[in-house]
Amino acid sequence: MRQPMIAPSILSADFARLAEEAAIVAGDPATGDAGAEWLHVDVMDAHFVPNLTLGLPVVQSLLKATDIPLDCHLMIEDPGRWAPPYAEAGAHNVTFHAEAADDPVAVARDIRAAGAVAGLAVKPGTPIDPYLEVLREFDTLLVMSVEPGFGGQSFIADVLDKARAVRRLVDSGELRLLVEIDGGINADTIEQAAEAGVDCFVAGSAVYGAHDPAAAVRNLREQAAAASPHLHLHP
Ligand SMILES: O=C(CO)[C@@H](O)[C@H](O)COP(=O)(O)O
Ligand SMILES: [Fe+2]
Repeated sequence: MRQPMIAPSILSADFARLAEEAAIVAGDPATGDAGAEWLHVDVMDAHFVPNLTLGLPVVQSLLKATDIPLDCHLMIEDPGRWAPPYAEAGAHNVTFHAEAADDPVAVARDIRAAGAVAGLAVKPGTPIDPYLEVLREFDTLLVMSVEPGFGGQSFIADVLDKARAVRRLVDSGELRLLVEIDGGINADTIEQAAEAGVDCFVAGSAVYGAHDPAAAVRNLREQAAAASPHLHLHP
């Protein structure tokens, strides 16, 4: 039985108040609100993508400021050099782009050896078939449903074929990983992603642009669970 996971992206949060923005989606044990499963951190280097966000020092500070596992999405060149330090710092999940890596397996092994979960991200136009063998070395596949670089873009539904293909391989036992989707996820799009077999839903503007981000997390999770017979709110 799978549970839908929600990973709010702090790209849409207020960068001057990151600790507070993390706390807003962290849940509240007093009310029984479990909060977001992961906090998605978009690292952009202005080379792999035409935007610049934050890097390792901010991630190190966030790790001290929140208990939510950090899901670091590295949109950077040369992940072999820059990804392992995020794992060493204590990030839960370090995801880098297939298009940026000469040897994705070596990078995944370094990330895992440093104690983190290794994720492979693919842009909307990148086919998944050439990476199916490589995915044995990964814990998550991040299917991008917008061109990487900016929040608030429209969902590209065509990428769901990749999620469906990998879901089938996971369900048949040929692969063992979580399927994550990133870009344009909101109340209008999360159900089709859930139906396609996605486990983890990144949502930036739909969470931090909402009047009540914590409620947005709860609502998205409930929508995902209702849309797929394979997703349940409780284990
Ligand atoms: O990696 C990225 C963009 O490159 C994403 O994580 C976005 O930050 C998601 O934002 P929304 O599309 O949900 O607003
Ligand atoms: Fe992202």
